[in-house]
Amino acid sequence: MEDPWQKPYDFAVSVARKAGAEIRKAGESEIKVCTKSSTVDLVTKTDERVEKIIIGSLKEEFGEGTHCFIGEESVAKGESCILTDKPTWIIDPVDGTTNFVHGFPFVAVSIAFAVNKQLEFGVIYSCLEDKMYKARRGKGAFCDDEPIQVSDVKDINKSIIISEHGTDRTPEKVKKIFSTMQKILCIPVHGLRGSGTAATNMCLVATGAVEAFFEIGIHCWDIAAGAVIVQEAGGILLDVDGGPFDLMSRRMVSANNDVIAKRIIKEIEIFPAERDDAPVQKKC
Ligand SMILES: Nc1ncnc2c1ncn2[C@@H]1O[C@H](CO)[C@@H](O)[C@H]1OP(=O)(O)O
Ligand SMILES: [Mg+2]
Repeated sequence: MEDPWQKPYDFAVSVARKAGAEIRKAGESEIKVCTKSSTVDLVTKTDERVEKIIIGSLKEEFGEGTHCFIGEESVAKGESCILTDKPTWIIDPVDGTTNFVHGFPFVAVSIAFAVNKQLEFGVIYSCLEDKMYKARRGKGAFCDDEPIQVSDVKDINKSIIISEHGTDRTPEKVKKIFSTMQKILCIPVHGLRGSGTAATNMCLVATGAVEAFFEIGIHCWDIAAGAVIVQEAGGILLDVDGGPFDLMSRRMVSANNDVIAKRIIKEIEIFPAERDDAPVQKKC
């Protein structure tokens, strides 16, 4: 039977590369910064322009009627963030906007594709490093066409764990985030890290550079492509309470195996985050 998703997959890789080149070029000139939900939730004209380029290219190739689009900047402007059974592209044009603004060298384009609410493939282009990560469901994960595999470490004392601080600086939330990090650090683990982009963090899990990445507050566009890449590299995804991973829940633990994941979960202090598909938004 003909493989219906090979063409969209290949196209996503070329669009991600094109978008990454735009981001690199934009980083050479002065970057005008605006804010979204808080004074530390940054957005630039590049985020908006690159999302338009990506969605425009995909619509031109695959038609507007049959495919749906969930993009970070489109949702910020009031578009739907409901995942339906239709073929749906989930896009973060610039993951790591704060890094981009500051010239911190980890910025990624993240493009995922879901059908019947199941993720079929994910493409992450770490554009400043020029590394292309990609995975299709059931077909393995790759970085620059080389197969990648999660680490085989099962001893938490021999692990590196990634998390981020997010953009919500409510003192109670920050306290919980730091308390969790303190507890994990003191297990002890070899180290705590954070690249500033969820997409890149998940690629680091997938290549075995770190054992796990967890966060509360991330959005579906930050992790959708990474979810396929981590799983296809042999890793697992769970909710921060140990239950099944839910793409729209804004909570996730991605890890090399369930021993590491469950050990981290024991230490996570959970705080509420409104779901991406909370009912205020309209349907696709
Ligand atoms: N409110 C939030 N809390 C936590 N992480 C968030 C967040 N909003 C965005 N992120 C994403 O999480 C990572 C850093 O915490 C980045 O990938 C960032 O994506 P962004 O750069 O596309 O905004
Ligand atoms: Mg993002």
